[in-house]
Amino acid sequence: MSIIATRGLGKQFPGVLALDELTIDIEPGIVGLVGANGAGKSTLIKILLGLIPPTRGQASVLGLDTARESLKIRELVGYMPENDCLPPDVSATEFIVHIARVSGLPATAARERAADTLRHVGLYEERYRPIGGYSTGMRQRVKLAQALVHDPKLVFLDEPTNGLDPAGRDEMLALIQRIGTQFGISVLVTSHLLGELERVAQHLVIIDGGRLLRSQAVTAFTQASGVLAVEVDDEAAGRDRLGNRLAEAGLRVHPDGRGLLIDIADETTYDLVRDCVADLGLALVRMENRRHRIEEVFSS
Ligand SMILES: Nc1ncnc2c1ncn2[C@@H]1O[C@H](COP(=O)(O)OP(=O)(O)OP(=O)(O)O)[C@@H](O)[C@H]1O
Repeated sequence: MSIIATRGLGKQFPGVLALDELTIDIEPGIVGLVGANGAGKSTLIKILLGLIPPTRGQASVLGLDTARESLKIRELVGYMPENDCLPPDVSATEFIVHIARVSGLPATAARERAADTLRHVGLYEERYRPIGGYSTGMRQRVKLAQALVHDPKLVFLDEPTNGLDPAGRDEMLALIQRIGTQFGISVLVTSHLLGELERVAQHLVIIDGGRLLRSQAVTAFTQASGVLAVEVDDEAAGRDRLGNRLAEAGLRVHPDGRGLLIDIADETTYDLVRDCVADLGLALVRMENRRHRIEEVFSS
């Protein structure tokens, strides 16, 4: 069953068409929603939560219609908004317990659940200090915890890596992966960086100017671009001799650092490389299928 389905979804703000004829079907798992700033990602999430109505079309989340069943959707879905929306004067524990209570948990269960959730997102002793003194990374974790505390089936994470340094980004991406795999919660996560979600998402939806550019499995983005990375000993001289020989044999070859990148024409490419290496008396150091990064697929 699709966890998210939209049909001809459109959203017109005064002077801006934020979403245009968007039709997507998304299966359970970790899904990346990618688009430049202003592409319409937050608008889509707000429509899916029933926070704003679409101008055209329909949408459903977990089989529930966003126009008629938005309260039920919000019971089952967690939402980490893009903007900073945390109260500075209370501690993370107080805030998350409050959110758990608002979600309907009794006092004791809310306290236990809040402690567990804060531990899962990596907040420990600091959870007793007021949020106002937190770093950006800690604030993002509190926002994530409030999205998870009511044990949702699905979470919408809007730009969770925004403002984080490279190490913070990696930690947040690892956390998202754990939510999807270990906790079995489906995730829709947005980013304006095409390459960022490649590692954690199983499926990517790419939108541009409110329109759908692509919606497909991450593996499908790179499948058709088979490239063989080959390295032989004898450094540049060996590389160039092999490159020339393979080019004469009709393969497309590009030097790449100490090795070569060879476009895989068909199954015979592997044998041809092996035979040429042997004929030239070179030793093979590395031969592996290299998948193009998604950014490369798009730039080409
Ligand atoms: N309430 C609103 N009123 C008018 N225009 C809006 C409103 N909300 C969003 N927009 C416009 O709709 C377009 C899509 O905005 P949206 O916030 O969905 O983009 P986004 O992909 O989430 O980008 P960002 O990450 O920068 O928020 C933008 O041009 C934005 O200025």
